[in-house]
Amino acid sequence: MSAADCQVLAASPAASSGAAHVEAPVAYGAILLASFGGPEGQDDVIPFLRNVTRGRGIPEERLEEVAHHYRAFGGVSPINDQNRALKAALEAELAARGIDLPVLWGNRNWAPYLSDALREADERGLRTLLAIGTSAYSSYSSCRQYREDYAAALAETGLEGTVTIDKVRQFFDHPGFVQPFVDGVRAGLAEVGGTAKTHVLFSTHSVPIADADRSGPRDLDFGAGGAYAAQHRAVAEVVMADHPGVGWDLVYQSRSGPPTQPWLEPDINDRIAELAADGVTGLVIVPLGFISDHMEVAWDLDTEALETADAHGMTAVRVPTPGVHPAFVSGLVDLVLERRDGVPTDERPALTALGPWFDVCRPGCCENVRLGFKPAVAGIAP
Ligand SMILES: CC1=C(CCC(=O)O)c2cc3nc(cc4[nH]c(cc5[nH]c(cc1n2)c(C)c5CCC(=O)O)c(CCC(=O)O)c4C)C(CCC(=O)O)=C3C
Ligand SMILES: [Fe+2]
Repeated sequence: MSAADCQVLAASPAASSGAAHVEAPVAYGAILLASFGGPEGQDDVIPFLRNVTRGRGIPEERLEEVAHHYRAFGGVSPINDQNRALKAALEAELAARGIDLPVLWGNRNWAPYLSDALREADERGLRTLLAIGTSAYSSYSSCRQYREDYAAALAETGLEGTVTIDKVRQFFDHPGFVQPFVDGVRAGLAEVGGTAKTHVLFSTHSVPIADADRSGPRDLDFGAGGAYAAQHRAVAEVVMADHPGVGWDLVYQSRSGPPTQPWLEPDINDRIAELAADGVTGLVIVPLGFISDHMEVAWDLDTEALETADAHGMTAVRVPTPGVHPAFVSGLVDLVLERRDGVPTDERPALTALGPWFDVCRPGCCENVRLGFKPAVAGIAP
Protein backbone atom coordinates (compact mmCIF):
# COMPACT_ATOMS: atom_id res chain seq x y z
CA MET A 1 0.00 0.00 0.00
CA SER A 2 1.35 3.42 -0.89
CA ALA A 3 1.75 6.32 1.55
CA ALA A 4 -1.09 8.11 -0.23
CA ASP A 5 -3.40 5.13 0.39
CA CYS A 6 -2.49 5.21 4.06
CA GLN A 7 -3.53 8.84 4.31
CA VAL A 8 -6.87 8.11 2.69
CA LEU A 9 -7.35 5.17 5.02
CA ALA A 10 -6.74 7.31 8.08
CA ALA A 11 -9.09 10.06 6.93
CA SER A 12 -11.95 7.85 5.78
CA PRO A 13 -11.39 4.28 6.93
CA ALA A 14 -14.60 2.64 5.89
CA ALA A 15 -15.09 4.39 2.56
CA SER A 16 -11.59 3.50 1.39
CA SER A 17 -11.70 -0.17 2.34
CA GLY A 18 -14.09 -0.95 -0.51
CA ALA A 19 -16.04 -4.17 -0.71
CA ALA A 20 -14.27 -5.62 2.32
CA HIS A 21 -16.78 -4.12 4.70
CA VAL A 22 -19.95 -5.06 2.84
CA GLU A 23 -21.07 -8.69 2.96
CA ALA A 24 -23.03 -10.80 0.48
CA PRO A 25 -26.85 -10.95 0.76
CA VAL A 26 -28.26 -13.26 3.48
CA ALA A 27 -31.84 -14.55 3.78
CA TYR A 28 -32.35 -13.70 7.46
CA GLY A 29 -35.13 -15.44 9.37
CA ALA A 30 -35.56 -12.82 12.10
CA ILE A 31 -34.27 -9.62 13.67
CA LEU A 32 -32.72 -9.89 17.13
CA LEU A 33 -33.23 -6.65 19.06
CA ALA A 34 -30.35 -6.90 21.53
CA SER A 35 -30.12 -4.56 24.48
CA PHE A 36 -28.56 -4.00 27.87
CA GLY A 37 -31.54 -4.83 30.08
CA GLY A 38 -32.47 -3.17 33.34
CA PRO A 39 -34.28 -3.91 36.62
CA GLU A 40 -38.07 -3.75 36.82
CA GLY A 41 -38.50 -3.45 40.60
CA GLN A 42 -36.56 -2.92 43.85
CA ASP A 43 -35.83 -6.65 44.24
CA ASP A 44 -34.15 -6.75 40.83
CA VAL A 45 -31.66 -3.94 41.50
CA ILE A 46 -28.85 -5.80 43.27
CA PRO A 47 -29.03 -9.01 41.17
CA PHE A 48 -28.99 -6.83 38.02
CA LEU A 49 -25.95 -4.88 39.22
CA ARG A 50 -24.17 -8.16 40.04
CA ASN A 51 -24.86 -9.37 36.48
CA VAL A 52 -23.44 -6.19 34.98
CA THR A 53 -20.32 -5.92 37.13
CA ARG A 54 -19.21 -9.55 37.52
CA GLY A 55 -15.40 -9.63 37.18
CA ARG A 56 -15.22 -5.88 36.40
CA GLY A 57 -13.44 -4.52 39.50
CA ILE A 58 -16.10 -1.85 40.12
CA PRO A 59 -15.69 -0.47 43.68
CA GLU A 60 -18.46 -1.39 46.17
CA GLU A 61 -19.16 2.33 46.85
CA ARG A 62 -19.88 2.87 43.17
CA LEU A 63 -22.38 -0.01 43.20
CA GLU A 64 -24.17 1.47 46.21
CA GLU A 65 -24.24 4.84 44.48
CA VAL A 66 -25.72 3.34 41.30
CA ALA A 67 -28.22 1.23 43.30
CA HIS A 68 -29.39 4.52 44.86
CA HIS A 69 -30.11 5.93 41.36
CA TYR A 70 -32.33 2.93 40.58
CA ARG A 71 -33.95 3.02 44.04
CA ALA A 72 -34.99 6.65 43.47
CA PHE A 73 -37.03 5.43 40.48
CA GLY A 74 -38.74 2.56 42.32
CA GLY A 75 -36.05 0.13 41.16
CA VAL A 76 -37.32 0.44 37.59
CA SER A 77 -35.10 1.43 34.68
CA PRO A 78 -36.86 3.08 31.75
CA ILE A 79 -34.85 0.91 29.33
CA ASN A 80 -37.16 -2.13 29.16
CA ASP A 81 -40.29 -0.14 28.34
CA GLN A 82 -38.26 1.75 25.74
CA ASN A 83 -37.28 -1.55 24.14
CA ARG A 84 -40.86 -2.86 24.23
CA ALA A 85 -41.92 0.31 22.44
CA LEU A 86 -39.07 0.04 19.93
CA LYS A 87 -39.90 -3.60 19.20
CA ALA A 88 -43.56 -2.67 18.57
CA ALA A 89 -42.53 0.27 16.37
CA LEU A 90 -40.18 -1.92 14.32
CA GLU A 91 -42.92 -4.52 13.86
CA ALA A 92 -45.34 -1.83 12.69
CA GLU A 93 -42.77 -0.38 10.25
CA LEU A 94 -41.91 -3.83 8.85
CA ALA A 95 -45.61 -4.64 8.42
CA ALA A 96 -46.25 -1.29 6.72
CA ARG A 97 -43.47 -2.07 4.23
CA GLY A 98 -44.69 -5.64 3.70
CA ILE A 99 -41.50 -7.19 5.10
CA ASP A 100 -41.99 -10.56 6.76
CA LEU A 101 -39.30 -10.62 9.46
CA PRO A 102 -40.21 -11.37 13.09
CA VAL A 103 -38.49 -9.30 15.82
CA LEU A 104 -37.12 -11.15 18.85
CA TRP A 105 -35.92 -9.23 21.90
CA GLY A 106 -33.15 -10.30 24.27
CA ASN A 107 -30.90 -8.49 26.77
CA ARG A 108 -27.35 -8.95 27.92
CA ASN A 109 -27.93 -8.31 31.64
CA TRP A 110 -31.60 -8.89 32.51
CA ALA A 111 -34.68 -10.83 31.44
CA PRO A 112 -35.65 -11.45 28.74
CA TYR A 113 -32.08 -12.64 28.20
CA LEU A 114 -30.36 -13.18 24.86
CA SER A 115 -30.45 -16.92 25.62
CA ASP A 116 -34.27 -16.76 25.97
CA ALA A 117 -34.51 -15.11 22.55
CA LEU A 118 -32.22 -17.74 21.00
CA ARG A 119 -34.27 -20.63 22.41
CA GLU A 120 -37.40 -19.00 21.03
CA ALA A 121 -35.73 -18.54 17.63
CA ASP A 122 -34.73 -22.20 17.53
CA GLU A 123 -38.22 -23.38 18.55
CA ARG A 124 -39.74 -21.27 15.77
CA GLY A 125 -37.20 -22.52 13.23
CA LEU A 126 -35.65 -19.04 12.83
CA ARG A 127 -31.99 -19.92 12.63
CA THR A 128 -30.35 -17.01 10.79
CA LEU A 129 -30.61 -13.88 12.90
CA LEU A 130 -29.65 -10.28 12.23
CA ALA A 131 -28.93 -8.39 15.44
CA ILE A 132 -29.67 -4.73 16.04
CA GLY A 133 -27.75 -3.77 19.19
CA THR A 134 -29.18 -0.73 20.96
CA SER A 135 -25.87 1.06 20.77
CA ALA A 136 -24.66 3.15 17.85
CA TYR A 137 -20.88 3.52 18.34
CA SER A 138 -17.70 1.43 18.36
CA SER A 139 -16.09 0.49 21.69
CA TYR A 140 -15.74 -2.56 23.88
CA SER A 141 -18.91 -1.72 25.86
CA SER A 142 -20.97 -0.59 22.89
CA CYS A 143 -19.96 -3.14 20.26
CA ARG A 144 -17.61 -5.99 21.07
CA GLN A 145 -19.24 -6.86 24.40
CA TYR A 146 -22.53 -7.36 22.56
CA ARG A 147 -20.76 -9.70 20.10
CA GLU A 148 -19.15 -11.64 22.96
CA ASP A 149 -22.51 -11.99 24.68
CA TYR A 150 -24.10 -13.31 21.46
CA ALA A 151 -21.36 -15.96 21.37
CA ALA A 152 -21.85 -16.76 25.07
CA ALA A 153 -25.63 -17.09 24.61
CA LEU A 154 -25.13 -19.46 21.65
CA ALA A 155 -22.76 -21.57 23.79
CA GLU A 156 -25.11 -21.52 26.80
CA THR A 157 -28.09 -22.71 24.75
CA GLY A 158 -26.09 -25.29 22.79
CA LEU A 159 -27.19 -23.56 19.58
CA GLU A 160 -23.69 -22.86 18.24
CA GLY A 161 -23.61 -24.13 14.69
CA THR A 162 -27.44 -24.26 14.56
CA VAL A 163 -28.31 -20.59 14.97
CA THR A 164 -26.11 -17.86 13.43
CA ILE A 165 -26.05 -14.20 14.47
CA ASP A 166 -24.88 -11.36 12.23
CA LYS A 167 -25.26 -7.69 13.09
CA VAL A 168 -26.12 -4.45 11.31
CA ARG A 169 -23.27 -1.94 11.10
CA GLN A 170 -22.66 0.53 13.93
CA PHE A 171 -25.12 3.25 12.95
CA PHE A 172 -23.75 6.41 14.65
CA ASP A 173 -23.78 8.31 11.34
CA HIS A 174 -26.91 6.82 9.78
CA PRO A 175 -29.38 9.63 8.98
CA GLY A 176 -32.14 7.88 10.94
CA PHE A 177 -30.10 8.03 14.14
CA VAL A 178 -28.82 11.58 13.61
CA GLN A 179 -32.14 13.19 12.58
CA PRO A 180 -33.74 13.10 16.06
CA PHE A 181 -30.69 14.92 17.45
CA VAL A 182 -30.81 17.48 14.64
CA ASP A 183 -34.49 18.12 15.45
CA GLY A 184 -33.81 18.15 19.18
CA VAL A 185 -30.93 20.62 19.04
CA ARG A 186 -32.92 22.99 16.84
CA ALA A 187 -35.85 22.90 19.28
CA GLY A 188 -33.52 23.15 22.29
CA LEU A 189 -31.73 26.21 20.95
CA ALA A 190 -35.06 27.86 20.17
CA GLU A 191 -36.07 27.21 23.78
CA VAL A 192 -32.97 28.56 25.57
CA GLY A 193 -31.67 30.79 22.78
CA GLY A 194 -33.23 33.89 24.33
CA THR A 195 -30.54 33.87 27.01
CA ALA A 196 -27.35 35.89 26.63
CA LYS A 197 -24.87 33.16 25.75
CA THR A 198 -25.81 29.62 24.72
CA HIS A 199 -23.74 26.44 24.50
CA VAL A 200 -24.45 22.86 23.36
CA LEU A 201 -23.06 19.87 25.28
CA PHE A 202 -23.02 16.50 23.53
CA SER A 203 -22.88 13.88 26.26
CA THR A 204 -21.93 10.24 26.03
CA HIS A 205 -20.94 7.43 28.36
CA SER A 206 -17.38 7.67 29.59
CA VAL A 207 -15.28 4.52 29.16
CA PRO A 208 -11.74 3.65 30.31
CA ILE A 209 -9.21 5.43 28.08
CA ALA A 210 -7.54 2.05 27.48
CA ASP A 211 -10.82 0.80 25.94
CA ALA A 212 -11.46 3.99 23.97
CA ASP A 213 -8.00 3.88 22.42
CA ARG A 214 -8.66 0.33 21.17
CA SER A 215 -12.11 1.09 19.78
CA GLY A 216 -12.50 0.45 16.07
CA PRO A 217 -10.35 -1.85 13.92
CA ARG A 218 -6.87 -2.55 15.28
CA ASP A 219 -5.18 -1.48 12.04
CA LEU A 220 -6.75 1.99 11.84
CA ASP A 221 -5.69 5.02 13.86
CA PHE A 222 -8.38 7.46 15.01
CA GLY A 223 -6.26 9.53 17.40
CA ALA A 224 -6.85 10.03 21.13
CA GLY A 225 -10.05 8.32 22.29
CA GLY A 226 -10.03 5.99 19.27
CA ALA A 227 -13.00 5.43 16.97
CA TYR A 228 -15.38 5.93 19.94
CA ALA A 229 -14.46 9.60 20.48
CA ALA A 230 -13.93 10.24 16.74
CA GLN A 231 -17.43 8.97 15.85
CA HIS A 232 -19.11 11.12 18.51
CA ARG A 233 -17.17 14.22 17.44
CA ALA A 234 -18.02 13.62 13.80
CA VAL A 235 -21.76 13.27 14.53
CA ALA A 236 -21.75 16.37 16.74
CA GLU A 237 -20.12 18.32 13.88
CA VAL A 238 -22.92 17.23 11.54
CA VAL A 239 -25.58 18.39 14.03
CA MET A 240 -23.82 21.73 14.65
CA ALA A 241 -23.35 22.46 10.94
CA ASP A 242 -26.86 23.99 11.11
CA HIS A 243 -25.81 26.38 13.90
CA PRO A 244 -22.60 28.21 12.98
CA GLY A 245 -21.28 30.39 15.77
CA VAL A 246 -22.87 28.37 18.59
CA GLY A 247 -20.23 26.88 20.92
CA TRP A 248 -20.27 23.15 21.68
CA ASP A 249 -18.23 20.37 23.29
CA LEU A 250 -18.21 16.61 23.57
CA VAL A 251 -18.41 15.67 27.26
CA TYR A 252 -18.64 12.43 29.21
CA GLN A 253 -20.92 11.08 31.95
CA SER A 254 -21.53 8.07 34.19
CA ARG A 255 -17.90 7.29 34.93
CA SER A 256 -17.33 4.23 37.14
CA GLY A 257 -14.31 2.02 37.82
CA PRO A 258 -11.57 2.71 40.37
CA PRO A 259 -10.39 6.34 40.62
CA THR A 260 -6.86 5.23 39.66
CA GLN A 261 -8.09 4.14 36.22
CA PRO A 262 -8.19 6.96 33.64
CA TRP A 263 -11.57 7.38 31.89
CA LEU A 264 -12.57 9.78 29.12
CA GLU A 265 -13.05 13.38 30.29
CA PRO A 266 -14.23 16.10 30.81
CA ASP A 267 -17.13 15.08 33.01
CA ILE A 268 -20.31 16.93 32.02
CA ASN A 269 -20.74 18.51 35.48
CA ASP A 270 -17.18 19.87 35.53
CA ARG A 271 -17.65 21.33 32.09
CA ILE A 272 -20.95 22.98 33.09
CA ALA A 273 -19.16 24.71 36.01
CA GLU A 274 -16.43 25.98 33.64
CA LEU A 275 -18.99 27.25 31.14
CA ALA A 276 -20.84 29.09 33.90
CA ALA A 277 -17.57 30.79 34.85
CA ASP A 278 -17.19 31.78 31.18
CA GLY A 279 -20.58 33.51 31.26
CA VAL A 280 -22.69 30.85 29.52
CA THR A 281 -26.33 31.23 30.57
CA GLY A 282 -28.20 28.81 28.28
CA LEU A 283 -27.39 25.13 27.86
CA VAL A 284 -28.64 22.47 25.45
CA ILE A 285 -27.69 18.97 26.63
CA VAL A 286 -27.69 16.30 23.92
CA PRO A 287 -27.70 12.61 25.01
CA LEU A 288 -25.69 11.72 21.91
CA GLY A 289 -24.43 8.38 23.26
CA PHE A 290 -27.88 6.92 24.01
CA ILE A 291 -30.56 5.62 21.70
CA SER A 292 -33.27 5.74 24.36
CA ASP A 293 -34.03 6.86 27.92
CA HIS A 294 -31.81 4.77 30.16
CA MET A 295 -31.07 5.34 33.82
CA GLU A 296 -27.98 7.27 32.66
CA VAL A 297 -30.31 9.76 31.02
CA ALA A 298 -32.87 9.86 33.82
CA TRP A 299 -30.27 10.21 36.58
CA ASP A 300 -26.94 11.48 35.26
CA LEU A 301 -28.49 14.02 32.88
CA ASP A 302 -32.04 14.85 34.02
CA THR A 303 -31.23 14.74 37.72
CA GLU A 304 -27.54 15.55 38.17
CA ALA A 305 -26.50 17.62 35.16
CA LEU A 306 -29.69 19.71 35.14
CA GLU A 307 -29.21 20.36 38.88
CA THR A 308 -25.62 21.43 38.25
CA ALA A 309 -26.80 23.84 35.56
CA ASP A 310 -29.56 25.15 37.82
CA ALA A 311 -27.10 25.65 40.70
CA HIS A 312 -25.08 27.89 38.35
CA GLY A 313 -28.17 29.87 37.40
CA MET A 314 -28.27 28.53 33.86
CA THR A 315 -31.35 27.76 31.78
CA ALA A 316 -30.85 24.21 30.50
CA VAL A 317 -32.81 21.72 28.41
CA ARG A 318 -32.14 18.07 27.64
CA VAL A 319 -32.83 17.00 24.06
CA PRO A 320 -34.92 13.77 23.59
CA THR A 321 -33.22 10.46 22.80
CA PRO A 322 -34.08 8.86 19.40
CA GLY A 323 -36.49 6.43 21.15
CA VAL A 324 -39.25 5.67 18.62
CA HIS A 325 -38.74 8.77 16.44
CA PRO A 326 -40.12 7.74 13.01
CA ALA A 327 -36.80 8.55 11.28
CA PHE A 328 -34.94 6.30 13.70
CA VAL A 329 -37.36 3.39 13.40
CA SER A 330 -37.41 3.51 9.61
CA GLY A 331 -33.61 3.96 9.59
CA LEU A 332 -33.20 0.74 11.56
CA VAL A 333 -35.37 -1.09 9.02
CA ASP A 334 -33.23 0.42 6.23
CA LEU A 335 -30.12 -0.92 8.01
CA VAL A 336 -31.66 -4.39 8.12
CA LEU A 337 -32.51 -4.30 4.42
CA GLU A 338 -29.08 -3.01 3.28
CA ARG A 339 -27.44 -5.87 5.20
CA ARG A 340 -29.91 -8.50 4.00
CA ASP A 341 -29.55 -7.36 0.40
CA GLY A 342 -25.78 -6.72 0.45
CA VAL A 343 -26.20 -3.10 -0.72
CA PRO A 344 -22.83 -1.71 -1.93
CA THR A 345 -20.91 0.79 0.19
CA ASP A 346 -21.49 3.80 -2.04
CA GLU A 347 -25.27 3.30 -1.87
CA ARG A 348 -25.32 3.20 1.93
CA PRO A 349 -26.25 6.44 3.67
CA ALA A 350 -23.65 7.83 6.08
CA LEU A 351 -23.40 11.44 7.24
CA THR A 352 -19.73 11.44 8.29
CA ALA A 353 -16.49 10.61 6.49
CA LEU A 354 -15.96 7.75 8.98
CA GLY A 355 -18.81 5.67 7.59
CA PRO A 356 -20.59 3.66 6.45
CA TRP A 357 -19.16 1.37 9.12
CA PHE A 358 -18.26 -2.32 8.65
CA ASP A 359 -20.85 -5.12 8.47
CA VAL A 360 -18.36 -7.51 10.03
CA CYS A 361 -15.96 -6.26 12.69
CA ARG A 362 -12.32 -6.24 11.63
CA PRO A 363 -9.53 -8.08 13.41
CA GLY A 364 -8.89 -6.80 16.93
CA CYS A 365 -11.88 -4.45 16.73
CA CYS A 366 -12.74 -2.90 20.12
CA GLU A 367 -10.68 -5.47 21.99
CA ASN A 368 -10.33 -5.29 25.75
CA VAL A 369 -6.93 -6.07 27.17
CA ARG A 370 -8.15 -5.51 30.75
CA LEU A 371 -10.65 -8.33 30.60
CA GLY A 372 -8.82 -10.54 28.12
CA PHE A 373 -9.89 -12.36 24.99
CA LYS A 374 -13.37 -13.87 24.69
CA PRO A 375 -14.92 -15.47 21.61
CA ALA A 376 -17.24 -13.21 19.64
CA VAL A 377 -19.53 -13.61 16.61
CA ALA A 378 -19.91 -11.21 13.66
CA GLY A 379 -16.22 -10.38 13.42
CA ILE A 380 -13.05 -11.49 11.70
CA ALA A 381 -10.89 -13.36 14.24
CA PRO A 382 -8.69 -12.81 16.15
C1 LIG B 1 -20.32 2.77 26.51
C2 LIG B 1 -21.40 2.32 27.46
C3 LIG B 1 -22.75 2.31 27.22
C4 LIG B 1 -23.46 2.78 25.94
C5 LIG B 1 -23.66 1.64 25.02
C6 LIG B 1 -24.87 0.79 25.33
O1 LIG B 1 -25.96 1.33 25.44
O2 LIG B 1 -24.71 -0.44 25.49
C7 LIG B 1 -23.38 1.78 28.38
C8 LIG B 1 -24.75 1.59 28.52
C9 LIG B 1 -25.43 1.20 29.67
N1 LIG B 1 -24.88 0.95 30.90
C10 LIG B 1 -25.89 0.60 31.76
C11 LIG B 1 -25.72 0.27 33.11
C12 LIG B 1 -24.49 0.08 33.74
N2 LIG B 1 -23.26 0.21 33.17
C13 LIG B 1 -22.26 -0.07 34.12
C14 LIG B 1 -20.90 -0.05 33.92
C15 LIG B 1 -20.21 0.36 32.77
N3 LIG B 1 -20.78 0.88 31.61
C16 LIG B 1 -19.77 1.14 30.70
C17 LIG B 1 -19.96 1.67 29.42
C18 LIG B 1 -21.18 1.81 28.78
N4 LIG B 1 -22.42 1.50 29.30
C19 LIG B 1 -18.53 0.80 31.30
C20 LIG B 1 -17.20 0.90 30.64
C21 LIG B 1 -18.81 0.32 32.58
C22 LIG B 1 -17.83 -0.20 33.58
C23 LIG B 1 -17.88 -1.69 33.69
C24 LIG B 1 -17.38 -2.38 32.45
O3 LIG B 1 -16.19 -2.28 32.14
O4 LIG B 1 -18.20 -3.03 31.78
C25 LIG B 1 -22.93 -0.40 35.33
C26 LIG B 1 -22.26 -0.84 36.61
C27 LIG B 1 -22.32 0.26 37.61
C28 LIG B 1 -21.47 1.43 37.15
O5 LIG B 1 -20.27 1.26 37.14
O6 LIG B 1 -22.06 2.44 36.78
C29 LIG B 1 -24.33 -0.29 35.09
C30 LIG B 1 -25.44 -0.53 36.08
C31 LIG B 1 -27.13 0.61 31.04
C32 LIG B 1 -28.51 0.26 31.64
C33 LIG B 1 -29.09 1.52 32.16
C34 LIG B 1 -30.47 1.33 32.65
O7 LIG B 1 -30.72 0.43 33.48
O8 LIG B 1 -31.36 2.08 32.22
C35 LIG B 1 -26.86 0.97 29.76
C36 LIG B 1 -27.82 1.12 28.61
FE1 LIG C 1 -22.84 1.13 31.30
